[in-house]
Amino acid sequence: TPPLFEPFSLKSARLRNRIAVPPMCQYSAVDGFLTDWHPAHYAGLARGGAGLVIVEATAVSPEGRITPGCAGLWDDRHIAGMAAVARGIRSAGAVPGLQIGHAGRKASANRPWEGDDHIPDGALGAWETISPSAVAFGANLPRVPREMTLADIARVQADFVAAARRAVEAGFEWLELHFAHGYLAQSFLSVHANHRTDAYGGDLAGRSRFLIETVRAVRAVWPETFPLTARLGVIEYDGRDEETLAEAITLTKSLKAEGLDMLNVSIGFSTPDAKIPWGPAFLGPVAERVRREAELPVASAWGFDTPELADDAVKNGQLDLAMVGRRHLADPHWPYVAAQALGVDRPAWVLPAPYAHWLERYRPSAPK
Ligand SMILES: Cc1cc2c(cc1C)N(C[C@H](O)[C@H](O)[C@H](O)COP(=O)(O)O)c1[nH]c(=O)[nH]c(=O)c1N2
Ligand SMILES: NC(=O)C1=CN(Cc2ccccc2)CCC1
Repeated sequence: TPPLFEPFSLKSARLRNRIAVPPMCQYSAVDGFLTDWHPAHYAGLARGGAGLVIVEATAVSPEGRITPGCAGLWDDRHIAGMAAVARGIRSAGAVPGLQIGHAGRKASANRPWEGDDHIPDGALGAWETISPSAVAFGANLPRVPREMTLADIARVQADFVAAARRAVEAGFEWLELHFAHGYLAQSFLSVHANHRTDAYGGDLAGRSRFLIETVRAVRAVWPETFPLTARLGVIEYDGRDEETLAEAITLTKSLKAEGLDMLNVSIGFSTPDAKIPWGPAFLGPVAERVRREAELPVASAWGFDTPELADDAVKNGQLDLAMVGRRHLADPHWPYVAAQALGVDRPAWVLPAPYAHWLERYRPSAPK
């Protein structure tokens, strides 16, 4: 069996293979409430055969949304829609995961295909953004956020805990904290965004405090047997990669000590001045370094999107889980295509029986 199709266990989670659908915003929610779009989208992905499907970045508070179309779990009324999605993923045989986060200074933005920029300050539909310091991201997101008070910090951490409780009630079995991509948690870690001189800024310990405290608080309410993971930008491609990576690995060890079960290795996206070396599976070596030095299982994404690239990354010890995003948008049954390409025995059975039986048995193009 190709390594990509070996099962994977983490705490009580049992994954049928090493393929994960990473969280991908659908920008289709209303006031945080999911619509008919979401259950269809996620069940379709889960039926494709991935071992784990992680539901998109879900805001822990209204101002924590990236756009007005982002999902939320800041209100108990959000649970029902999320529960339907979790059921759909579970009934298709995949582990239902959820990512929760806060967009920080990247919040109050238009959808990518509607400008991908800040809703102008004061315009209808805009809201106040908050961040560790009153420093804007820049480029398409120029609004200067309000510097968070210690009360804001405590409130947002409580929001993460409340959202985690709701995720349990909704039936999720895997939780990923969104600590990447230039959003709030990443902004606490990044010197590009965090200029605080109090306990939540300054040296690595100060810039790590929000993240460590949040993992500790969430771990206390998230069931011990379910994986608690975080997606962390470990590199910025801003000319300081060695330092950033060393800090990220130190932080990862601290998060592991707080009970984190796995790290999803990603990019910081904290500054518009990054020179990102886009390319096939380009984060592989970075993920391998984190996996080896922090001694924690890792997942990663960004171009592990051919069967061979995903399989190789698992085979050569770079990743424990390969996250395949955009290819799943193009083909929710990507795992079936990968199974065929990698020579898995009876590849059709990566799909549910109603599909598999006929894909294997009657192939109109082939003589019977
Ligand atoms: C439309 C869309 C939406 C999102 C994303 C991407 C895209 C394309 N990505 C990043 C995503 O999880 C993944 O890391 C990237 O797409 C890179 O992987 P691929 O190269 O697409 O396999 C993303 N990442 C994340 O942590 N939370 C999210 O909600 C989203 N949303
Ligand atoms: N919520 C998130 O974490 C998102 C991450 N993205 C990452 C991305 C950056 C650059 C290119 C593709 C994807 C895009 C949209 C939403």
